[in-house]
Amino acid sequence: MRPHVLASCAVSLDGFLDDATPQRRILSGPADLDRVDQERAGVDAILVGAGTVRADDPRLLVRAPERRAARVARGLPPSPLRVVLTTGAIDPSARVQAEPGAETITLAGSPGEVLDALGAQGVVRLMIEGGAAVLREFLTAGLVDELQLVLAPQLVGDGPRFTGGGRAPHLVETRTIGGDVLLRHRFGEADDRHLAEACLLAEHCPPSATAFSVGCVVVADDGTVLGAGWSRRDHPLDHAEEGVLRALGNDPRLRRATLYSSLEPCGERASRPDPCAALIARAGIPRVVHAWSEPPDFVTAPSGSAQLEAVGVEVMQLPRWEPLAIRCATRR
Ligand SMILES: NC(=O)C1=CN([C@@H]2O[C@H](COP(=O)(O)OP(=O)(O)OC[C@H]3O[C@@H](n4cnc5c(N)ncnc54)[C@H](OP(=O)(O)O)[C@@H]3O)[C@@H](O)[C@H]2O)C=CC1
Ligand SMILES: Nc1c(N[C@@H]2O[C@H](COP(=O)(O)O)[C@@H](O)[C@H]2O)[nH]c(=O)[nH]c1=O
Repeated sequence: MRPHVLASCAVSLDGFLDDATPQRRILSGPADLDRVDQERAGVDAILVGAGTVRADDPRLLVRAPERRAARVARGLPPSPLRVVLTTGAIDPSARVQAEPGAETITLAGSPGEVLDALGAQGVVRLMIEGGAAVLREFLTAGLVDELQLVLAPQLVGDGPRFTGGGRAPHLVETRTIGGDVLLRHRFGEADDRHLAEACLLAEHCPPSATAFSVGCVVVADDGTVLGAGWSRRDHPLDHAEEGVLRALGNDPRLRRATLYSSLEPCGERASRPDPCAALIARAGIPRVVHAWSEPPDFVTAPSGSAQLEAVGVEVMQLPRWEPLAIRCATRR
């Protein structure tokens, strides 16, 4: 299965990824660089083109010791796999090769072949950090799921430009980070965009030994996101769907909405009277899309989908997102 692809870059107000000098130009402020570090800590591999290695000589490691320790506690290496695209070889003295802290591999091939190769190695979440040619290549091939583009308050005048192509971007979020502005966009069909977002929300769940970590997004028929959340956000026993539906109350738009959940809604609860399938049916939601069928870990015969279908709710599983749902559910 191909990984979920996050492309990340910072651009100046005039659209440049760097200036025209040989020195590396840092565009993001310290708060945004810390956010990028957090994103790095959440992925399995970081990919750049050899041009970025030659120009910037990056290390591509997770910087914060507490983030490295958290990865090790989850059974992961302290920093993600470093992947350099090149048709040749990288200089052995380049920091991405010479500095310890993560394994480094080189790859060549079309974007699809590169993603297939990484998927076969168990990479579920990939972060592409540039540069200009590689971002353009993956965007144009329609193989980027999420783009995090940071606008930095600098005017550079000349240098490599951020350019794209291919599928239409859909705005998910804008966030001010220090003096920078993060624009988060997703690509692809609405079901894929919202379900991938729900899967990633599961990473926010407080850990639990007796319940799954799940993310949920509820979307109106006009595309408006009505609510989003994750397990145990508001209460230690809350399922993701339960918290989101409680916050939405009797919103009439629910009767034409789709509920996206990283995990099949439950059909049985030990700790609460109503399973999520009953809550969804009672809210009048006509459509559910999920990534991962509930395994029989906590109940003997998961039946949420069957219960929903029995009352006329359309239930659809998108298997493409199952590895992402599982990967994000097991983050501690
Ligand atoms: N502001 C930001 O967030 C960022 C800015 N940058 C900037 O971007 C610039 C670098 O961009 P650019 O020069 O376009 O270089 P890239 O980093 O995009 O690398 C391009 C090189 O990658 C290799 N390559 C690309 N695609 C493939 C493929 N499919 N298979 C095999 N090899 C491949 C080739 O290397 P080879 O020639 O060895 O075969 C190619 O020359 C720098 O100025 C850097 O500072 C970079 C990252 C982030
Ligand atoms: N200049 C720039 C970025 N550049 C990216 O960060 C890499 C440097 O990483 P490292 O040396 O390992 O910490 C660099 O090679 C490129 O991929 N990123 C950003 O978020 N904002 C910026 O302004």
